[in-house]
Amino acid sequence: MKICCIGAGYVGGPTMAMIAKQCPDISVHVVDLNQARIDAWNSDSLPVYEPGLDAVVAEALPRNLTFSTRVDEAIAESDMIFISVNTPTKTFGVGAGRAANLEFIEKCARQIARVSTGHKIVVEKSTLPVRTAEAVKRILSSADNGATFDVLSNPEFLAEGTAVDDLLNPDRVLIGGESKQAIETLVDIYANWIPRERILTTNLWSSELSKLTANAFLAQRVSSINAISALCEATGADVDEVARAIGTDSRIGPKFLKASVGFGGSCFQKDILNLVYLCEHFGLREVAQYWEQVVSMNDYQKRRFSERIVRTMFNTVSDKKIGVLGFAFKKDTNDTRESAALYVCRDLIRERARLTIYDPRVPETQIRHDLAVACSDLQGQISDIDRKLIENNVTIVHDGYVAAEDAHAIAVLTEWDEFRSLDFDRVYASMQRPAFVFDGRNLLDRDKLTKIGFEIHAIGKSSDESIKG
Ligand SMILES: NC(=O)C1=CN([C@@H]2O[C@H](COP(=O)(O)OP(=O)(O)OC[C@H]3O[C@@H](n4cnc5c(N)ncnc54)[C@H](O)[C@@H]3O)[C@@H](O)[C@H]2O)C=CC1
Ligand SMILES: O=C(O)[C@H]1O[C@H](OP(=O)(O)OP(=O)(O)OC[C@H]2O[C@@H](n3ccc(=O)[nH]c3=O)[C@H](O)[C@@H]2O)[C@H](O)[C@@H](O)[C@@H]1O
Repeated sequence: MKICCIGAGYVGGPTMAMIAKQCPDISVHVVDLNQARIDAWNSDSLPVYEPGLDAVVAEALPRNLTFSTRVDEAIAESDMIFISVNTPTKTFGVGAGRAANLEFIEKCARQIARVSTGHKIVVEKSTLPVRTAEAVKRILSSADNGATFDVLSNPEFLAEGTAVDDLLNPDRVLIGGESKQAIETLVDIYANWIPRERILTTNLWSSELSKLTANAFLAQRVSSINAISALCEATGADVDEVARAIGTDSRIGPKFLKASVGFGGSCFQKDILNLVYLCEHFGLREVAQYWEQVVSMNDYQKRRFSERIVRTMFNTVSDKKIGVLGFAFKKDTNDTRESAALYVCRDLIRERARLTIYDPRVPETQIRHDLAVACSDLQGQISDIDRKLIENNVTIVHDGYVAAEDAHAIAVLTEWDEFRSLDFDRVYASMQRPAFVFDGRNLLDRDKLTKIGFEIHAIGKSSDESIKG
């Protein structure tokens, strides 16, 4: 059997590498328009940082896994074609800022229709608005060379940083479709390593909607605990204690209750906004408002954090040095899309702070590019002032100690393990006084740092300043 996947990104690459690893008899061809990305997949330095991924790719490449830009060829040769291209939020036209931009999906469907002969199974791997398969089917049915198609929805639930484990041992695999035979073909692939009872099959629309719903529920939990973190700071309750107290209720459960500077990543916000747009489209105004609040709460949480930094540091951070620890949207990934760090840094830059940023996996070019985008409007325009501030007031360093040196404050924005094991006596000795720490991840040992002499402000933990405030 031959399969191909259009899109060699954070999902297409790892997912296909895992299928190739687990199914040596299936030939897997991953294609992308982005030559640099394909070159990286074929090199020792993969474009996606994921613990354990190197070994998975190395085992399958070149045995039965190929990365190339030969999209037409891969489609023509395959029995099954996964579409795993990006589906970002639209930035223009109708639905701008909410609806999913389905341009890339539609282009793939048209290309598949143009190139295919015989019968193919087309699998939606990208996260899509419910009923997208209808459009995909219509486009495919316009194929004029006799090709026929079945369309399946097989959304991906992996989380970055744990992608290999998630793919190896998923809670479930979801497959939606109309043709029993097509569904069985895909079930058989996953059944090579996943117990059949964990492979759920549904109709197309349930599958498409379940993906958006799962992300909405997950993000809602983060926004819920973050909302409570604000109340904790005002009242003297401790958000970690509250999370533990409620999480031991088996109906609530302990996962996804870690208060933070805000959720990030390429999908939570995009998928909820997409859900909101769909609800509005179907006239469900109250439902739309309900889910939109999850995103508003997240924006509030990010803003609240940078405002707390400014307020605590005597209402000005102008010309003060702030060491920023972490830029990725969570630990164990090099992905910065929608990272809370982007927005906190942007706010601090605009307050004229001098930032020294360290992230173990995100390169300088990426950080500078992201900051420019975070300071730009929807049309991609950045003001001269913002550009100059990024140029002159932001330094990227390669070590947490250098980031903290001579700083008035440090801000932990990603929960990388290595930040926890910094020698904080050394950090303290190198900083200005008072030495502020703003822990956006509740990562550091508060008591230990306080004993050293730091003034620590953590999410959902009151400090004298905030209780009085
Ligand atoms: N990043 C994640 O952890 C997860 C993402 N998803 C969903 O999976 C989809 C893909 O996400 P990512 O892999 O993160 O995106 P990505 O942006 O990392 O990768 C998408 C790739 O598709 C390529 N592409 C776009 N149009 C193409 C075309 N016509 N022909 C060939 N290549 C084309 C792009 O060049 C890019 O390399 C999205 O819908 C996302 O919502 C789902 C679960 C997890
Ligand atoms: O569709 C997607 O893209 C994926 O989105 C999330 O995965 P991911 O965004 O990679 O990472 P998460 O672990 O879900 O974290 C998302 C954000 O929430 C934050 N978070 C998470 C959990 C928590 O308790 N607190 C918290 O602040 C993280 O720091 C991160 O910024 C989902 O967990 C995946 O199931 C889904 O496939």
